[in-house]
Amino acid sequence: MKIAILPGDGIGPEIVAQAVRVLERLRADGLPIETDTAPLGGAAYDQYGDPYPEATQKLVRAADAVLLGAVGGPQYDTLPRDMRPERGLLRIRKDLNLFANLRPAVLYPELAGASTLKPEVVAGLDIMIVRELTGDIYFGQPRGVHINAAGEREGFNTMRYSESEIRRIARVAFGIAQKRNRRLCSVDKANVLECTEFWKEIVSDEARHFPDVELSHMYVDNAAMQLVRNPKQFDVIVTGNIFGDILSDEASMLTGSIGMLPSASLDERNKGLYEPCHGSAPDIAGRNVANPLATILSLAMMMRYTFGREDLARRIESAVQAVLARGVRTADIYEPGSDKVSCSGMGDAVMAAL
Ligand SMILES: NC(=O)C1=CN([C@@H]2O[C@H](COP(=O)(O)OP(=O)(O)OC[C@H]3O[C@@H](n4cnc5c(N)ncnc54)[C@H](O)[C@@H]3O)[C@@H](O)[C@H]2O)C=CC1
Ligand SMILES: CC(C)CC(=O)C(=O)O
Ligand SMILES: [Mg+2]
Repeated sequence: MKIAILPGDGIGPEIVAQAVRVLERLRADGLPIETDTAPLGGAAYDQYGDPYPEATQKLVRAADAVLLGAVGGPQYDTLPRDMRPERGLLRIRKDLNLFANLRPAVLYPELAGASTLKPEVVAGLDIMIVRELTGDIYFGQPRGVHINAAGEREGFNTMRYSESEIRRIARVAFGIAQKRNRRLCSVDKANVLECTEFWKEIVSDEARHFPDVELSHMYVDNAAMQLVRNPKQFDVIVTGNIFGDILSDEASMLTGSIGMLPSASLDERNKGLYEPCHGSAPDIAGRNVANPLATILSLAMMMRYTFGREDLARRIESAVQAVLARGVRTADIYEPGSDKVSCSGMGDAVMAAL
């Protein structure tokens, strides 16, 4: 199990350090884990003048799986775009062909009180958001800022999906729906955007190969509303890169905190990059207060999807559940009466539960 560790920026190194403790525990139990660390994002720019330098490229291409913290920070926001930390993340996703981003929004019952919705609305919540990750407006050309015909500056990006890109993410989503409750909702903006009307057409066509899955369609604005009105109507959601980015941050709050949402970004053969859905949280970086559970749960997803070790995934998830059941909480999920701990304190609790 060759695992590349990319701590990244902001809270990245703090949360990844707690997940690495879990990995070390698994190695001590006899798992053949080899790890190596490299910079990505701002840390890589600082060291190499490139947010995705060659040393990191070499390491992640040779690895079976990658564990990432997060990238970015305000100190990098004035750099040329190609030098920015976020561009490093987009490049690694493209380089490794990580087109399928799985973002499970699962409510641990112990956190029902931390959800922004009423406990009865979220009890038992378990949604899988399947976000396409290497296309859409994040990658479409042309892009930039230019002087338009009227002599005014104008910014533009291009929403673009090829048929094969839509088909492959649709197949992943239908496959996941088959293993769950056989319901798939495709989210688009087909009433306005040609690109997403095409998306809808192709997803509908792929449905022919999955007759046991009930496919529905919803406009993204309605989906955003339905997620906070009645989220349990959804089982698996499939959508493009930008809608998936936004809807998954929204869904995270149903589970108590963005600090609870893990993710897997997979290629065709389940080589994967695993990272929490949140960013580098510069507002709390360096204070040892971030919630490391999304990163630890991302490690569970790595065991499940890349290494096929459902047993180890469940072991990690059970440890997290046990810690929550004991009332241990970082600041973001704190409720009066619970036991408030730091980022490393949460790591201690998970290690004890493991
Ligand atoms: N995958 C990645 O590496 C991502 C990177 N970013 C980058 O991160 C930087 C900050 O972006 P923001 O928009 O502020 O989003 P963010 O997700 O970093 O933070 C949003 C809010 O959630 C809180 N938060 C995030 N993770 C948390 C955790 N584990 N525990 C407790 N609280 C947590 C933060 O303190 C902040 O108040 C930017 O440079 C952005 O581009 C943003 C999203 C994803
Ligand atoms: C390139 C990123 C910062 C995108 C993002 O917000 C995410 O993947 O969640
Ligand atoms: Mg995001």
